[in-house]
Amino acid sequence: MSDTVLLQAKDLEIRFGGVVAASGINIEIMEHKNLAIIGPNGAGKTTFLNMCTGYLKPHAGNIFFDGEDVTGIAPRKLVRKGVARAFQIPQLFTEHTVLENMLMAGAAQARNWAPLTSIDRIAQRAEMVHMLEMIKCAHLADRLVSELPEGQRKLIDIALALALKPRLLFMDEPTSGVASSEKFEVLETISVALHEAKVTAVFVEHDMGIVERFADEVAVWNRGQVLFRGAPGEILKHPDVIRDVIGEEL
Ligand SMILES: Nc1ncnc2c1ncn2[C@@H]1O[C@H](COP(=O)(O)OP(=O)(O)OP(=O)(O)O)[C@@H](O)[C@H]1O
Repeated sequence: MSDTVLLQAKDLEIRFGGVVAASGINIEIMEHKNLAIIGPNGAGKTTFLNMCTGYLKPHAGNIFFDGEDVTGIAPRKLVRKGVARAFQIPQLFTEHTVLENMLMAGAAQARNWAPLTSIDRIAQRAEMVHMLEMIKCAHLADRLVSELPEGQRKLIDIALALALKPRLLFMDEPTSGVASSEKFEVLETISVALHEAKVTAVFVEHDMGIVERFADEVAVWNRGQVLFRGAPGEILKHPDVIRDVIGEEL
């Protein structure tokens, strides 16, 4: 485990009309410590992800990635710096095959849209197949995305993010839409792949069983603020968290 601060949010503020979605957000994300963000609906969790990944610009405050001020930088530029994002609904080209999706992500990362030489094409294909192997989906390479169930789409979305070679990956509800019987297996696969690729994860999650199993740390959001942060064993037993977020003891 390193003690490197990978991302630091400082005094973040954002409002939508009268709604305060971030009010004085201060948090540090440590490299190689997976952070779960929990909180009631409307607490501002997705808004925080949107600000950290360039989809929203805070009205005040700053975001530093690896010591550099990246506040308001466009998503595609942040990706090149090492910050990637997976969405609640996977952003895939459904009428293309899994491998075609991967090759497009690889080309975007390399910013190379020129026709590849056959040697480069073979090398790139091998690299993308390796990414698919990491999330146990190599056998799906030639399948159309539209044919795949939600759990497999989630995994492909993560492989796509890995193709961008991030250091930090934000995931918004990685198990939403996945059958409850498959949730743990999907997140176990994602977790092993991210560990192998040395990617730090920040994920928003409503399933406390998943949080307890996969997070190194938990941050609790409410009304646009970070209320608590700590180890899952401590945070998930906190009476205020049980009352306001979880609803009942695990
Ligand atoms: N683009 C927007 N325009 C107007 N209001 C918005 C916008 N985005 C978010 N909000 C509001 O900001 C508040 C925080 O929303 P956000 O989606 O960040 O919450 P959340 O914690 O992710 O909720 P959930 O768990 O339901 O996804 C909510 O009141 C929401 O309605």
